[in-house]
Amino acid sequence: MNEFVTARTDFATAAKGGLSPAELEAVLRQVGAERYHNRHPYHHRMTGGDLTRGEMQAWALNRYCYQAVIPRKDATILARAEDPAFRAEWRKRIEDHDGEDGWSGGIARWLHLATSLGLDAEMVKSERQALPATRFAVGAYLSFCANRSLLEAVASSLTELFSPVIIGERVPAMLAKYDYITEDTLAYFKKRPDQASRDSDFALAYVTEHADTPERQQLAIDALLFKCDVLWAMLDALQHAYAESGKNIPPGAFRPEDAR
Ligand SMILES: O=C(O)c1cc(C(=O)O)c2c(n1)C(=O)C(=O)c1cc(C(=O)O)[nH]c1-2
Repeated sequence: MNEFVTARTDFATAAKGGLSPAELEAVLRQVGAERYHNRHPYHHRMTGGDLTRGEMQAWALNRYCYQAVIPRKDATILARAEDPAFRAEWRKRIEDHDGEDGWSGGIARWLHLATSLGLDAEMVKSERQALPATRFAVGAYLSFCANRSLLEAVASSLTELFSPVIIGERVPAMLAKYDYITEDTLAYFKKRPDQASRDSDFALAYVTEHADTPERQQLAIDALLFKCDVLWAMLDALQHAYAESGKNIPPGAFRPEDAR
């Protein structure tokens, strides 16, 4: 199974007649095992205690762009879904991020994480100092969910199957290895594993039910590969710009104190 997924060959069509739901789930989980951003060197440097404070700030600032686009992409998905029961379930995601008034949900908690690291809230919210590649990656995710089929858009959210794993690696390491990080800084992550499990259970059931031909199964697998690339590209961009004392920081992007 390994080489099929890694090589991006047509896995589902190669299995003549397609995959059973359990086999499709196994391939999707394998994509995560091979491609999720917990395998990225920037994540390993974070959990190893090796990021400078400036690199930690750059991560929070750039990840804000991702957090901010999530409810917009979920609203795009909502607008395209014809089934009221689907919409009733999917809209919970928007509520999670926006809260009741826009600033009492996940986006506000991410902003708190960023400001706890010493960043200015307005600067973070403006997204002006994010890396070019962050903006492109986040924009690609939004366009993907607007332009591809509903099945592909739902399948692209399935990285959430793996987010409890990375959160479980990240949070204890951040608390242990960086003296300026506290439980309060990381409050964002308290609610996420439960929310992500609820969301990914629903999305996985949808995908295994609706990916009912080999071609549709392959589209679902490719959507998840695409999304792993989005997350990977965001960490690649951070690594390129901020490792080695910020040698490759693009013009106009955030310049930490320790990389001046
Ligand atoms: O901490 C992480 O590494 C991580 C990863 C992901 C993901 O895998 O896409 C999400 C989140 N966090 C997250 O907090 C979140 O709200 C979220 C929504 C989605 C999505 O695609 O709809 N992914 C993620």
